[in-house]
Amino acid sequence: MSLVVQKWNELAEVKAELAARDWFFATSGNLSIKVTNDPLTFLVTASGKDKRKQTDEDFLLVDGDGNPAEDTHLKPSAETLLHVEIYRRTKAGCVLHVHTVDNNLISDVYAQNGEAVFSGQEIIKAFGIWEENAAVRIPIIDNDADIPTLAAKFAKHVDGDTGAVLIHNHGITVWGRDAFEVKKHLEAWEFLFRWQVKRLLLQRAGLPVG
Ligand SMILES: CSCCC(=O)C(=O)COP(=O)(O)O
Ligand SMILES: [Zn+2]
Repeated sequence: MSLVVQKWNELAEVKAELAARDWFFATSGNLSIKVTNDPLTFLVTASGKDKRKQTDEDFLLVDGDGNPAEDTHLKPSAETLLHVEIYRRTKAGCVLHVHTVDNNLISDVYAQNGEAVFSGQEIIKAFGIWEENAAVRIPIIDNDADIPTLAAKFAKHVDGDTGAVLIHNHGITVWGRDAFEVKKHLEAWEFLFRWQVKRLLLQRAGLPVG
């Protein structure tokens, strides 16, 4: 099996799992997986598709600038430049971007702080952090309609092989060394978002949550 086919299957499996979670509302979301380092190439979802569907046109191979590396009628994701920033700056192997109601709510509630911070949750161990009372923080950036501008703002927060950024009232972009790691981190972030949204509502209702 060629490397591209191998990577295609890996990304298709992650895509199917995120679809089963119903994290691809209204064609939103984009995913990518690195294929080669030198030159940089990666498979990225084709723009505007229903990512819940599995087809032979789900992904296309792009180069280090995010342009198609082969002849195709498919258009790379409109947000491919964000994936480019990650692969150029880190050793990440996979990038996932989803829009969920909870990630949008958290991005809005904490937009003024420029970040959301979570602590006191066992699931934080999914990030490889095992200390007692550890805290994790995720930056929140403005959602700029101009993708090169958005990508430049986003790039300021790309400083490790794993990481995540919330885009205000838009969604989360998470990256990791491989598909397993990034999916685990995405699920952990979404757990924390859902937990916090419910917690805020319970607090509002006067119920005794910590
Ligand atoms: C309908 S969602 C608006 C575009 C977006 O934010 C997204 O994640 C999907 O865009 P793509 O070009 O990757 O399909
Ligand atoms: Zn998006």
